[in-house]
Formats: sequence, C-alpha cells, structure tokens
Amino acid sequence: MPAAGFPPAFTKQMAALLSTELDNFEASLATAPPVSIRVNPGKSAGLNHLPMDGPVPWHPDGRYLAERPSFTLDPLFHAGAYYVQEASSMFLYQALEQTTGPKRPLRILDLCAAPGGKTTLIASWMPAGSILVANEVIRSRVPVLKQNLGRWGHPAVFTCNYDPEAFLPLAGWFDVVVVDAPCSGEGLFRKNESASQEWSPENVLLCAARQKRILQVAQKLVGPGGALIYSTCTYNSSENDQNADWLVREKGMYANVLDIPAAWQIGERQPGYQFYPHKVKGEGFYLAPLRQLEPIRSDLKARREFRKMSAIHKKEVSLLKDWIEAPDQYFFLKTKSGEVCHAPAELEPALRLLDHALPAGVWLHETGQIKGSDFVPAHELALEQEILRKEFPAVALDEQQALQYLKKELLSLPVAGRGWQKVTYGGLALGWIRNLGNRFNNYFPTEQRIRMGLQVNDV
Ligand SMILES: C[S@@+](CC[C@H](N)C(=O)[O-])C[C@H]1O[C@@H](n2cnc3c(N)ncnc32)[C@H](O)[C@@H]1O
Repeated sequence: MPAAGFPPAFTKQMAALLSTELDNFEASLATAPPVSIRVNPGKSAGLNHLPMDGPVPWHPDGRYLAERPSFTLDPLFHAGAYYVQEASSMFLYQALEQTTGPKRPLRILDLCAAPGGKTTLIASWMPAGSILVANEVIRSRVPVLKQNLGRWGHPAVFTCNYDPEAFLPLAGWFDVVVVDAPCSGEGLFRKNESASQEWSPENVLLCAARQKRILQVAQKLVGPGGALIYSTCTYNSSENDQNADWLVREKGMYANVLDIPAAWQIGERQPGYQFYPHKVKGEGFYLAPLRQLEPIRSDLKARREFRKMSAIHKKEVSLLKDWIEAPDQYFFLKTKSGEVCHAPAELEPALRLLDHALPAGVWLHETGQIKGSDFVPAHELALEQEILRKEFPAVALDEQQALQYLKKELLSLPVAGRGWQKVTYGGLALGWIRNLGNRFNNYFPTEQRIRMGLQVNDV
C-alpha cells in the first residue's frame, strides 16, 4: 500500500464492491506482488536456473517464481524462452479456448497490443494456419512491441500502428478481436505505487468512455460467430461490467459462460470475470468473453499484388537459399531500397488483403538486406528459429560470453569459419556475428543492448 494510503474515493468504491472483504483486499495490497512467467512453447530451453514456484492454474505454460530474478541478466529472456507476465492476465488463454469453438485457422486482431504480453499468449495458443495482427496506436510503444514479438519468434504475427477506426474496412473479417483496453489501472496499484496517486473518479469515467469508443469499433470487426474478448486491469464497474453489458444489450453480443473450477477463486461478474489479489495469486484483472451474433460478414477479396513491395528476383531467391531451410514455405518481397521481408506462403492472400484494406498494410517480418551479391540478415531472422537453415553455422556461448554479446562489449571467441554465424545460448539464438578473419563484428541491435542498472524490459 502506498505510504500516503489510497484515495478515499477509491476505498469507498472498493467497500461498495467488496463489503466485508475490504480488509482482506487492503491487506493483500500490502504484500509483495507475485512474480510469474509464461514459457514459450516454440522455443524449448532449460529453465532450471529460475526459482520455479508452481504452475499458474489457468495457463498450461504459466509458472510462478519464488522471487524476482534479474531477467535482464538472463540471456534466455533475450532469446525469447519466456515472457514475464502477470499471472491473472494469462486467464485470456481460458477465454480463447472456451469462446472460439473448434480448432481451425483463425484471423485474430489484438487491437491494443503493446508491449505484447497478450499478443505472445495468443500467438502460442492459436491453431496452425492462423494469422494474428498486433496493433498499437501509440507510435512510441511500437518498438517495444516489435522487440518482444521478435524475441517470441512466431512466424504468423504482424505488427501495425493505427487508430482502431482504421480497421473499419475490415468489418466482419476477424474471427477473434482482443481489446486489452487502456484503463485506470486499479488492479496494478500493488505493482505501481504512483498509479494509485493518479487515480480519480473522473479519470475512471474518461477511461470507461475511451474503452466504449474502442469497443464500438472492435465489435464491428468480428464476423458472425466470432469472439470479442474485452479485458482491463481494473475493478470498477464503469470500465468493466457497464461496457460489457452495453455490448450485450445494445450490440446484441452474447456473453459466453466459461467453465472454471471454483478453486480458482475467480469472481463471476456476468458478463465477465473478476480477479482480486486477496483471492488469487495475481493482480486485479477483468475479462469479458463475448460472441458475435449479428450477421456482419466481410466480402473483401484479396488483391493481386502488394502496393509498395515487389517480388524478389530468382537470383535473389537463390542467395536466400543459403539461409532459409524451406524457401517454398515462405514468400519474399522487397522494398525499393532492397530490404527483404517475408511471411509464411499460406498467409499471402490474407496479407495482400490487409495491405489494401489498411492505410499501409501491416509490417511483414524482416529478412535482411540484399547488397549486390551479399545478404545482411535482419536481427529478427535469427530469432525466428524455424525459418533458418538447420545447419546454419552457429557459435554456442557460455553465460558470461552471452552477456558480453548482449551488452555489445568486446569478446573473443574461438570462431572457426569465416562469415555470418548465429550466436546461441542454451540452444536458442541471440543474434548474429560476422567473422572477418582478424576480428568479428557483433550485430546485436544497439538499441536493444543491455545497459547495466537499467531494467529495460522487466515487465
Ligand atoms: C493495457 S495496455 C495493453 C497491454 C498489452 N495488451 C499486453 O498484454 O502487453 C493498453 C494499450 O492500449 C493502447 N491505447 C491507448 N489509447 C488507445 C486508444 N484510444 N485506442 C486503442 N488503443 C489505445 C495503449 O497505448 C496501450 O498500449
């Protein structure tokens, strides 16, 4: 609890919501927040060095930790072996499992995506053949989203930077839309003391109105039978129940009832689910799983070409063959300045459609740059581990070397072969080096390097 205590209006609101449980709720806020991670099923690595403290009940890959290690100084964190995610918010997994029907390829939009916690969860959950668009409206938050998604390394996630309204040409096109809405953050008071001092009843109403505007658009984007999942990290009913209720009453959405064990102690506040820190091992969180009943069906068709990028030449494809395990499973495009990007071949029609429906499409994955007869790989190519040739030259680093690499400090390595090499730690790629014979260059992105004392990505 903050030294100055909570704003009186907040205590009054919580007393109305919790009645006799208020003391327990306040006592829980005086305890340390639990620490949890979600393991990346796409990147298997030994995580025995982390102080594991049992599973998160509602997510198969969620794990509590007994204490908070320095994630920044763990090379496996940088390799995308896991994501540091608050446990309650992993409940999204249950909503997806139980609201989206039989497993089939899905078109999914994560409308409020940065820094990417929910996006990485959705990516690892979604059925094969699905496409996930991760949108973040605030431009300055896009780099951290791209960085986290790059580390996660899933081939079918594509980032963009639009106001929700920009998606309206795609009305009825998505099977699932997730709105993890900007909110007053009541559920994070224990983790972020200043949040409680910024709280006010007026701000709650502003947040509720903003969420309603986002939901009004989001609801139109969901095709018949599709799911709209709305979540916040707050408790008050203006931001949560009232907005979810409005979707049910005014927009004809159906409130899906999830099958959840009573032992999980999740509050049912129809049409949603409420997490309280005195009941669950996690922070405050709210989620409403809704289904689209209105028959809005998109009749958009894919166009023939991408607007600003062209196919790469045969000669360039053969250059890439030295790098890519199965080039036929991808399509490659390049910009006028020679930057090559790629995506799975099966998603090409959907990506062409997005390219025309959105002001500037979505960002495809960076492959690298063709410079004459040379190819300079993009950092994210190393981290998208499935795409690279299995026997691509690699140098396995020990922990000390891996940290030096991630800090972009000088290090000496027994690198045998000349040219590009992938550097790995614990079996996972960290990035590239290039051996020039008398020295080698460290290609880890400068803006992502570890700066000691600054916990850049501990989320
Ligand atoms: C709760 S955060 C999302 C957290 C993210 N889903 C995750 O799990 O890591 C809400 C996001 O909504 C974005 N946002 C703020 N105003 C918005 C608006 N008017 N429309 C859409 N998104 C907005 C914020 O920039 C922020 O990234």
